[in-house]
Amino acid sequence: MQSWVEEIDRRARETLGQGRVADYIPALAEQDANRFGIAICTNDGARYTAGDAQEPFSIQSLSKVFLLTLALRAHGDALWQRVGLNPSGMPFNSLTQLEAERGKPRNPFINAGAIVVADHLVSAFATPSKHIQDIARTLSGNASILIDRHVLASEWQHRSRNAAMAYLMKAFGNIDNEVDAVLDAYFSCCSLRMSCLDLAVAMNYLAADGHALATGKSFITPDLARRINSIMFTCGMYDAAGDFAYRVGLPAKSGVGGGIVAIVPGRLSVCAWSPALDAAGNSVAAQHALELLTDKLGVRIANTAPAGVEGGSR
Ligand SMILES: NC(=O)CC[C@H](N)C(=O)O
Repeated sequence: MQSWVEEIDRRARETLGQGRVADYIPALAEQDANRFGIAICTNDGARYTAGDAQEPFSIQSLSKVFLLTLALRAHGDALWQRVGLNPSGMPFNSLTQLEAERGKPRNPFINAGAIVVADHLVSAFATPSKHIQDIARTLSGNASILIDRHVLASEWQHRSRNAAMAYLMKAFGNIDNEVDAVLDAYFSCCSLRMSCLDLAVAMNYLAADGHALATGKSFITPDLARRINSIMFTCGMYDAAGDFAYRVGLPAKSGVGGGIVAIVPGRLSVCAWSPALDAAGNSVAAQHALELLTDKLGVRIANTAPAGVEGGSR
């Protein structure tokens, strides 16, 4: 596996130069487009890294996985009265469906959906952003994970579109708390800085039936892990979820910081990162790396091997 990640690192770097670093949040435009890292964490705790795998980056929408996990853990299926479960077919920050659909976002992995989830957490926790930071630290086993105040300030300053969504949803009665408090929680989560290795370890619970590697305890039920993987599969890559399912075929979530986390249920979690994005907002090199990885592993979600079986059946 270590030689695989090193080869993937080499081959994924051949795509550097394609795509563009996100600049609609100015602090993200400062990222170096030539970075690439990959980290794999298997369910038995083995870790394999290559390239800039230990370099913290802005997790952005990858935080939507933590947000959703916490909200479902706290409130269960009641969440689905306020957020849908289907792909939007629209860019992650689109407003067009929200008015027609009376303030109910299509799914929890587009911005509007994650803002509703953040509203749940503002109701549930006195300091929601600290809570998410603590969860990220606990699940990754890295106590030095921080919210990047520079990125947070930049997101806040350029919040018009997210604020418009939040106010529209509030007008429809789908946001309970003050919009500013909800946006602060949402942006704080997006502004967490974590490395590929942190993320692969932290999200391994989705590969391991809800069992958290770093704590040795169950974090969520196997059933909930399965459901979150399903939502990642259909909605995790924004309006390019179908393209990604075709190319890679794994549950995954991407962020505009250039990170993508993917899950091989029963087997491993992986995070690849490179800041330059394609038109849908997904990292070019990270997608390529995951495509190379599933080719190597011989798994697509449709034929995932049982845990412990190398290779899988083709
Ligand atoms: N897709 C993303 O990663 C978007 C997150 C970003 N913080 C935003 O609100 O637009």
